[in-house]
Amino acid sequence: MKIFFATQNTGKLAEAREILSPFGFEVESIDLPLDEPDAGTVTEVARIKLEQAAVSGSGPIMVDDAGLYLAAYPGFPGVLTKRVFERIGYRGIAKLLAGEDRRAWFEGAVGVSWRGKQKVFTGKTRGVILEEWPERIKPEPGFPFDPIFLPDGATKVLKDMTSAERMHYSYRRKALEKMVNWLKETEQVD
Ligand SMILES: O=c1[nH]c(=O)c2ncn([C@@H]3O[C@H](COP(=O)(O)OP(=O)(O)OP(=O)(O)O)[C@@H](O)[C@H]3O)c2[nH]1
Repeated sequence: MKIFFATQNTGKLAEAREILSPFGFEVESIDLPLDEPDAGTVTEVARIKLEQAAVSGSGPIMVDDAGLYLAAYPGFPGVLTKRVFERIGYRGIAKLLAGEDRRAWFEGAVGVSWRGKQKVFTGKTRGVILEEWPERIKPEPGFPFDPIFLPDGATKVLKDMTSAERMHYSYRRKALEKMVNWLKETEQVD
């Protein structure tokens, strides 16, 4: 079964494909210009993206909004994660966290519109930002924090995990599995 995913983030797309293909979904990327507010929660932002995507008439469609939250700075960067990282980079993150609480978590919200119904599912993964990291790190596109984020209970950062290990800690997996269950419960898929 084909489901469109309105995202520009190739990391999100690859991860959604990996999670959803065992459930029989073929995830296809669709390029839609979606406005996102720069405030609120990832759930609210996902809802706003979903309203815009749902009217595209492209059939079953998903959106995703995600962010990193730093315990030292309540609510930040949250929905601004992408823009903040683009401006301050690893150097800025290191400065922000010098001498501060290094706990952090990812929050993600996946919205789906299918046969006239819309719903948003969330997932969260807690961990810490490393004390230090190599000067030159090469993250996967779209996932700049994977090399510096150590999930609680893990012995290595997300970037160094096999894809099966990464899946165990993936907040996107948690949200997408809830989505699959909802689609099954509401008998929207076989
Ligand atoms: O290292 C990471 N591992 C992850 O697992 C992860 N998940 C989210 N993020 C960061 O949070 C922003 C979301 O921003 P975002 O939801 O506005 O999405 P986006 O603009 O990248 O794509 P989209 O809006 O087209 O879907 C992304 O850009 C990344 O910086 C991650 N970083």
